[in-house]
Amino acid sequence: MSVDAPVRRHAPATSHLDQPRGTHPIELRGVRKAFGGNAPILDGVDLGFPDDAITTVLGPSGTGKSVLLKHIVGLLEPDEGEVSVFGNDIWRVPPVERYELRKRFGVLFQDGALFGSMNLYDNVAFPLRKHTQMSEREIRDTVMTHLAEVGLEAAVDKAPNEISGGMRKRAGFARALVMRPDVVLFDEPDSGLDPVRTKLLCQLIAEVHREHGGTYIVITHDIPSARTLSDYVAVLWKGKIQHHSAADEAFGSSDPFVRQFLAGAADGPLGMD
Ligand SMILES: Nc1ncnc2c1ncn2[C@@H]1O[C@H](COP(=O)(O)OP(=O)(O)OP(=O)(O)O)[C@@H](O)[C@H]1O
Repeated sequence: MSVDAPVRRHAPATSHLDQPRGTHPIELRGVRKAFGGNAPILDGVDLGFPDDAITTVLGPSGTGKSVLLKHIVGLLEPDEGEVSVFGNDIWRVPPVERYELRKRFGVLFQDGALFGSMNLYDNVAFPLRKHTQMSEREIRDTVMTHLAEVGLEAAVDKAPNEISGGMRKRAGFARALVMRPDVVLFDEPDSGLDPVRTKLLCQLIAEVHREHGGTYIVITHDIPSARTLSDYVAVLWKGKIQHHSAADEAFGSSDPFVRQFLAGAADGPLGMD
């Protein structure tokens, strides 16, 4: 498949919020967030992330994609609105329940967020040792399965600083998967990678999703990555979701902003600021 080939596969019927509450594993309703008296970064975000689909949240630099991701994982509390995780408003449940809900998430951070003092094996084993009662033998089977899944079974003894950026991301992906999460979030999986490595990582993400299913949420401004991965595309700009649809509809959109952004064109409503 070429980098700009059409989007990859079926999309479930809808991801919109005009359905009963709790339809989607993750739902943001009217989420508003401002910092220090400044204009809101999120200004009434409504967005549902369906099960068994990959949703890409796209938007120009500095629009608040990372702020949105931090709301989804419960690292930031909205000023207004609700972040619903499996039907629970995560800021209205007791902290112990919020902690349990967070265990259903896997997150791949930009640099893999590996512990520099541990080899890849111990990095991937870390969540299992911290959160489960598994024996070391069970941990070994699980860790090796996931390292093999991302093509790193021969690098288990390497430290993060002995491997490439792409390998670090794959190791971070293995660690994100090891607790069998229902939701996996990717913060700019393309960052720091050349186009070929980005493409290979996106194909790996799509393959693993096909294998395991679940709700995958990808935050990026890389259009080729979005084309490779997305079942759904949401475009964030000026604090709101400007467009949200199945990916093929987004890439065929006649909306001037969506067209300009997805084509990476200089002409259109999107300027330098
Ligand atoms: N904790 C915070 N306190 C104050 N301002 C913040 C905080 N977190 C984010 N911001 C501001 O919110 C805005 C959006 O930042 P964010 O990192 O979410 O953008 P982004 O869309 O992810 O950008 P990029 O694509 O360049 O990574 C920025 O102006 C940033 O300075």
